[in-house]
Amino acid sequence: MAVKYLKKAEKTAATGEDDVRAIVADMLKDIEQGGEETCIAYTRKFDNWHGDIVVSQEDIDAAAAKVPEQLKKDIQFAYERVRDFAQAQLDSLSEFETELSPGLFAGQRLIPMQAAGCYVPGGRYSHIASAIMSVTTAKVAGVDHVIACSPPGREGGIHPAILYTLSLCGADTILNLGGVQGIAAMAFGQFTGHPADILVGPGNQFVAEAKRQLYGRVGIDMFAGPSEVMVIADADADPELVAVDLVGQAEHGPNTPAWLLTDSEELAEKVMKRLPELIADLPELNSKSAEAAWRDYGEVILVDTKEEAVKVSDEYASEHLEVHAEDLDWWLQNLRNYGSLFLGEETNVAFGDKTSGPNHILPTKGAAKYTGGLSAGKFIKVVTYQRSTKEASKDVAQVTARISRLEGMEAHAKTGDARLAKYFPDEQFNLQPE
Ligand SMILES: NC(=O)C1=CN([C@@H]2O[C@H](COP(=O)(O)OP(=O)(O)OC[C@H]3O[C@@H](n4cnc5c(N)ncnc54)[C@H](O)[C@@H]3O)[C@@H](O)[C@H]2O)C=CC1
Ligand SMILES: O=C(O)[C@@H](O)CS(=O)(=O)O
Ligand SMILES: [Zn+2]
Repeated sequence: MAVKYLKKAEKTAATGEDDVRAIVADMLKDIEQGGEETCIAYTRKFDNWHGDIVVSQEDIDAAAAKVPEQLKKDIQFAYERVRDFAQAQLDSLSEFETELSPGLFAGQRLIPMQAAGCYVPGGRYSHIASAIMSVTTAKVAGVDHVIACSPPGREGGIHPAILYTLSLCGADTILNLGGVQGIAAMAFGQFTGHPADILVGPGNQFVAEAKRQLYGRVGIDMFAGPSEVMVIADADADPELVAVDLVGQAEHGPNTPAWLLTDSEELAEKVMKRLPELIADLPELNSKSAEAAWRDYGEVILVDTKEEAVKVSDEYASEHLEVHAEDLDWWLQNLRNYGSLFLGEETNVAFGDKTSGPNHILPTKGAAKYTGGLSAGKFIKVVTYQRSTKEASKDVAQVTARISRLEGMEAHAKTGDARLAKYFPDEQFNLQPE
């Protein structure tokens, strides 16, 4: 059957993209030309912050004193899991050297970047967990200098729990900066003297777009914009948990897509009935965000078979993908495009967002078709090297000379000729392509 939409979204992740691109381009140009003063002016404008940009050790100590003991233990719990998973991912990468033909050796090295800029969102909510996800992973990877920034303005600057977390996870410099100005400052080395080699971390549409526009001048982790979820649920799924998890995503902001994909119309109807009730029950800010998100971006998609579900899901390439269905191994084997997969109702996106270990900085807007989420590997350059004996260079030099000549690259060819003449002066070689 054709895929049937019981609810189709009015808006998509691309809605409003052109406006955001223009705003961000102007701001980046302005900040690069105007320097730190312009960056400060934007901080005043958007976050009403008039204090210091670089956070001092006294500020960090004062923040730590404000964080309750239970929260400190909880942050430690999450930190340890994220750190250990990042370390396991790092350990799965390896350096090697191989002998491609006798005497010709080639190898791979893993070299951490020198400076990373970690954006920690803080406009709507205080994203403690994002601080853990980026800074910890950069440090596990071995980055020398980790800069972190987050929007100031609450309780005199960055939220105390975020500051405490950034420090615990190993941030070397912390900046009271949010939005495009935070991203720009880290890319240009403002306030630190350490221009970032890579910018990582999630953020709203302005933050994600600023990273996208700077890509090439600096590395970026991926396009990690407004959060998304797809829940695949079969007839036996618990409609209450499906609805709770969809709302758990929708509260992120008014532009947060939440999609239900199911082969059961009965389950779909139950979830659609329950969702507005759950949304109405939230605190006002959260409720407003979730209501708009579900109204404008929410979708309910009906399919006949598991194979159809996989096809639709792979097309959406959702940042988060939950499966509440029988035969979880089948889904694990067959699903292809997602940032992170949550198998079974016993775990869910919020567990991954806050605590369980795999990184929550994940690709959005279809980027999961070509990349996974943040991992230690994103901070590491996989580089290669080679060396050769004189004897092994004999074949390589001849082939290089002939291929280069065919391509019309005479100077390349001569680098082969010169070595053959030096190492094998008594031998004749055919160095022409025909
Ligand atoms: N993809 C992922 O892995 C994750 C995504 N997220 C997403 O991060 C986002 C966080 O968003 P926010 O709460 O807004 O915090 P944010 O820190 O990303 O953005 C706040 C900043 O936006 C700037 N800003 C606000 N309005 C602006 C305007 N009109 N023009 C230019 N700049 C402006 C301000 O400078 C402010 O400091 C959410 O969309 C959430 O879904 C959060 C965690 C993980
Ligand atoms: O997209 C994400 O991973 C976010 O949902 C993470 S958090 O809930 O904002 O911590
Ligand atoms: Zn979340």
